[in-house]
Order: sequence, then C-alpha cells, then structure tokens
Amino acid sequence: MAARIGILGIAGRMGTLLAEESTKAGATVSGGTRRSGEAGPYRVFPNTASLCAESDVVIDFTRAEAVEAHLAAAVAAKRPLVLGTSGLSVAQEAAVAEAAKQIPIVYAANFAPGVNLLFALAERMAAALPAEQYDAEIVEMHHRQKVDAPSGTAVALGRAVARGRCTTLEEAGTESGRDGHTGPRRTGAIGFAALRGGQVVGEHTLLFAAGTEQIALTHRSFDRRVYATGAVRAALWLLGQPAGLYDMKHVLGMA
Ligand SMILES: NC(=O)C1=CN([C@@H]2O[C@H](COP(=O)(O)OP(=O)(O)OC[C@H]3O[C@@H](n4cnc5c(N)ncnc54)[C@H](OP(=O)(O)O)[C@@H]3O)[C@@H](O)[C@H]2O)C=CC1
Ligand SMILES: O=C(O)C1=N[C@H](C(=O)O)C[C@H](O)C1
Repeated sequence: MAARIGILGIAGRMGTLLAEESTKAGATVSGGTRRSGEAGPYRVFPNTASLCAESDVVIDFTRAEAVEAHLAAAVAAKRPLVLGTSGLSVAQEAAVAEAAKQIPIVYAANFAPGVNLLFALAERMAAALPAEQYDAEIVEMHHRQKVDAPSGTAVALGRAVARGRCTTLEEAGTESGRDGHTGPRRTGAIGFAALRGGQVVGEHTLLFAAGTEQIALTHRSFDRRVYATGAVRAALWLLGQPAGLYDMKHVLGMA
C-alpha cells in the first residue's frame, strides 16, 4: 500500500508543492490542515491529531509558534515527522530533540541537496581558514512574505562555520543587522545580513573576507519545489527509521 503523507499547512506556499510532490513520488496525500486558503482537492482535517491518525508520516512547513503542538500530536500518535519550519527558538528546538527520543524526526534548515553540500563545504573551509584572518559573513535574501530572519539556512551555515572552528555559534558570537555606530567588527564573530524583497525563492552567500583576499560560496534556489522534493524524500526515508533526530545529510547519505 502507498505511504500516506499528511501535510500541516497544506494551503501554504510549501504545503501546496508538498502535496504535488508526494503524489509524484507515488505516495497518497491523506490530507492536511489549514486555517484559511484553498486546500485544493485534498481532505482537510480539523486538527493535527486527526491528521496524524490517518497518516503514516506527517510534514510540517508552517510557523514556529505551532511546532510544539505539532510535535505533541505526532508523539501521541507515534508518527514520524519531517520538520522544515524555520525560526525556532532555543526552547522549541529543545522540544524537537525531546520528541525525537520517541519518534523519528528529520529537522532540516534546508531540504535542497545543494545547500546540504554547502553546509559540508562551509565546515571544511572554516576549519582551513583561521578565524583571526578570515571574517565569516553570511548574506541571505528571500521573498517579502518571509517572517523570520536570519533564515534557518543562514543560521545553519553559521553553525557549520562554528563547528569547523571547533566552537559553537553562541561561543563565537554573532553580529546581525548592523546599523548606526557599531564599532569595529569583533574578530571571530560570525556576521549575518538578511535582505527581503519581491519573490526571491532563497539565496545564501557565505563569505570569508581577509586582508588581501575574499572567498564566496553562493547557493540560489530557482524554484521552491526543490525543498518539497527533498522533504517528501525525507518523509519516505523516515518510514524505515527508529526514533531519533535526523537531518538531510542522513537522508542524502552524507552523514
Ligand atoms: N527547511 C526548508 O527547506 C524550507 C523551510 N521553509 C519554511 O517553511 C515555513 C512555511 O513557509 P511557506 O510555505 O513559505 O509559508 P506560508 O505562509 O505560505 O505557509 C504557512 C502555512 O502554515 C500555516 N500556519 C501558519 N500559522 C499556523 C499556526 N499557528 N498553526 C498551524 N498552521 C499555521 C498556514 O496556514 P493557513 O494558510 O491556514 O493560515 C500556511 O498553510 C517557514 O517557516 C519557512 O521558512 C520554507 C521553504 C523551505
Ligand atoms: O521561507 C522560505 O522561503 C525559506 N525558508 C528556509 C530558511 O529559513 O532557511 C529555507 C529556504 O531558504 C526558503
């Protein structure tokens, strides 16, 4: 029998594509949740619990404030969860880790394969380039509707740089949204700049800037379907996994 995929926020930008990509992958869309908007031909469930009950795996690309309730429902129903929602607080990320002790979860900042390669490259480059000489700056641009900044992908890139430097983002320190009399840049800090405008799907550039040279790595998504294809792949992969916290590198065999 085809796997039944449930989609939280099925009427959203990602929700719509997740439903299409699930069908293309040979799965059945059990339906989804929505508060407003068109769910297309799909069944709309009144809450997450009833969606989980009729799904083998659930995908969440919604809003950070909804994540804890979605985790609780998935745990209660013992359903694997693919989580793509960005902008989670420290407490919300802790709730993800806690839930993953009971169900398998893929939580990924970005489901595009190229971005996951970028994470690996960022870590290697940061390990090779001394933090005292090479300032790491991350610039991202997204569509005007995006509600969180910096993007989840930018934060994940920052974490990869910190890992390469054998530290954490918190220890390294960040400089975000500089404005006014900021003083000089702190050595070793990781910088973030977020641009918003138009319908840019997603662009991320990681810069290592030194006194006499600069290296830049850029990823551009031309179509957000790339995230939907990756998330559906993760959902099908999760069906065979024990409880645990996974990300896209596990799904892609890059771990
Ligand atoms: N990890 C990745 O690769 C990617 C992650 N994302 C992330 O996915 C999320 C969604 O993005 P996008 O599809 O563009 O956003 P949209 O605003 O288009 O869709 C969000 C969906 O979430 C639902 N929603 C909003 N608030 C709540 C709530 N409190 N409880 C339940 N459902 C809610 C909305 O429902 P309704 O329409 O009924 O209001 C809507 O269907 C964002 O966090 C984004 O950053 C996006 C792309 C890739
Ligand atoms: O909101 C988006 O659109 C995206 N969000 C994710 C993020 O915050 O990194 C992934 C991608 O960049 C698109």
